[in-house]
Amino acid sequence: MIPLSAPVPEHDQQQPPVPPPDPRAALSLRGLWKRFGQKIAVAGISLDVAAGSFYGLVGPNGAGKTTTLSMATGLLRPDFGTATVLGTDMWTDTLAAKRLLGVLPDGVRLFDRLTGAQLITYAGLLRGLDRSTVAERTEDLLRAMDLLADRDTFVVDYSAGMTKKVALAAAMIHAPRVLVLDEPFEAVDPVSAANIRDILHAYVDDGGSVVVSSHVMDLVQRMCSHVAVIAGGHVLAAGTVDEVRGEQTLEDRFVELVGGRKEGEGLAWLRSSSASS
Ligand SMILES: Nc1ncnc2c1ncn2[C@@H]1O[C@H](COP(=O)(O)OP(=O)(O)OP(=O)(O)O)[C@@H](O)[C@H]1O
Repeated sequence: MIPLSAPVPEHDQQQPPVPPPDPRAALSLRGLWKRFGQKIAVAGISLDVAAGSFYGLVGPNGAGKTTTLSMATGLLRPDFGTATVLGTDMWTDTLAAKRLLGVLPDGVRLFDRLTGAQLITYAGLLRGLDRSTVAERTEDLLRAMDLLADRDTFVVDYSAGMTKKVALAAAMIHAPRVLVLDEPFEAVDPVSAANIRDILHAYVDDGGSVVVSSHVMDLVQRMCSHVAVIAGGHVLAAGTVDEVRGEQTLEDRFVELVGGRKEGEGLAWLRSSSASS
């Protein structure tokens, strides 16, 4: 159980106090912490995702993106801190908060002995929709994700990109107010990715809010209204995409903020391998 006024962890006592969550924000994170053994994966992350925004979360491998999104969506209990969805606390009013959310988690474990159509149908029924609505929306989603031809194929036999798309469809069937998508375009072909982007833009235009994590800076720059750069479990920069990138591309700004480019010789033995074998 997370205390309502989350205590400040010892490591964070020099930090200024965090303001209360924003009840109007699609997602309001305050002082989220998570430690796995000796590893501090998330070190006091606070972020507001304004309702109606298309928000990108970027950061290097191991930055803490998935851990943050898991705590924000009720999949992983924080050590400290709070997460609210449109003013509803994820960890004290979990069911109500989850009703507002559609989630595509990283490394999804799906019921893959169901067909694509069955999996989406199952998600809709689980969300309490009636059968005719579920049937109608399942058809719409299969068509939108270009999965109609494979509707009766078992998900276990889907490719990585098809699996991502069917999981995305399952996350959207109850028309949630907020979509949180961990790497939604990973392994998805360019045509399907463009279709999914259109769907997400239309969803935002109609008042929905989207949070996506991605490693593809160009995509985030073109697609998102806002972005947060995370590294080492901290937020390095957050704001509109234009505020964060300034005069640079988002990719250049990202590299500048995060560092880690390796200069010099690199793997010299690899370049000389043809000579020694
Ligand atoms: N269940 C776990 N047990 C131990 N360590 C974990 C666990 N989950 C995450 N970590 C560690 O926490 C840190 C943050 O991981 P996380 O998956 O949140 O990063 P990420 O930003 O999503 O990375 P990527 O871009 O590579 O997916 C990493 O150092 C990772 O090894």
